[in-house]
Amino acid sequence: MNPLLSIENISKRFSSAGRRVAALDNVSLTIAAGETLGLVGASGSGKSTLSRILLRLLPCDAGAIRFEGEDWLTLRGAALRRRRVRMQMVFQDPLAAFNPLVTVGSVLDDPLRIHGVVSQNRRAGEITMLLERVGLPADYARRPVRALSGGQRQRVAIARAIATRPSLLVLDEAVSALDVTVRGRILELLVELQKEHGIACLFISHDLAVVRAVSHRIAVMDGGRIVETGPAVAVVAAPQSAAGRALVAAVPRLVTEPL
Ligand SMILES: Nc1ncnc2c1ncn2[C@@H]1O[C@H](COP(=O)(O)OP(=O)(O)OP(=O)(O)O)[C@@H](O)[C@H]1O
Repeated sequence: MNPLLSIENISKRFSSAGRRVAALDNVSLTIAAGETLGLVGASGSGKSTLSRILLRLLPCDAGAIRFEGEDWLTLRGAALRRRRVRMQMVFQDPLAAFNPLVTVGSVLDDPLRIHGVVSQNRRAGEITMLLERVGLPADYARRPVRALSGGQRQRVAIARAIATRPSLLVLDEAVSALDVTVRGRILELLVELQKEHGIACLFISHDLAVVRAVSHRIAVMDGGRIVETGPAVAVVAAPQSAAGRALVAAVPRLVTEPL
């Protein structure tokens, strides 16, 4: 069976202060329908460049991407807008950029209306259902975004991302700004959504402990390359690359041996 997403030999260079930086060097990876792939790597390894290329926010120099059977990087205009709803993103605190007076209801209503997900008379009911799915009471629809905590804002961001019924969520440092307990609850929510709705995820983080909690497979990036890919358990238990070993060593031990 063809993968949902296949990234093939993507390369990207930047010129900065007279120097050429190879941000991505022949990066290839695949994600199956319903699978969570964790993409982990130190700062500057190229993770965000890859997610920006995938989301069509940045052009690449070479390579191809196939998504849901289509040549993703050649889609333009109306065809791209139509297909884009199937790949949604959640960044670190995306709602921080919204006007703080905007209500949760209107944040969720926008994608439903713009993409005609449900008919007008069913939109209020759909908003209630989206809130319920991310563990928020229906009356949150009337609250201004400003009145929410960081964790609640990220729940609304996830609800907004799943409103268009995507087959792939790209989460780039989506829980990095949250405190540990809230982060754990959001990770649980993502795993639940994934199990219930079969949404595939590309879960990007510099934190291997976070990636391990949600991923089926993990890909390790270093210096713009994928240096290791494997089942999450195997990569964490016995990393094969130097970058993988460094990331494992950086995870605080939960259980320490008594002296
Ligand atoms: N717009 C740009 N202009 C010049 N260089 C850039 C630009 N964007 C990224 N880079 C460089 O490309 C490399 C990869 O950066 P990228 O942001 O993709 O890494 P990252 O793994 O996401 O890091 P972080 O976790 O810190 O966000 C780095 O060397 C970075 O300095």
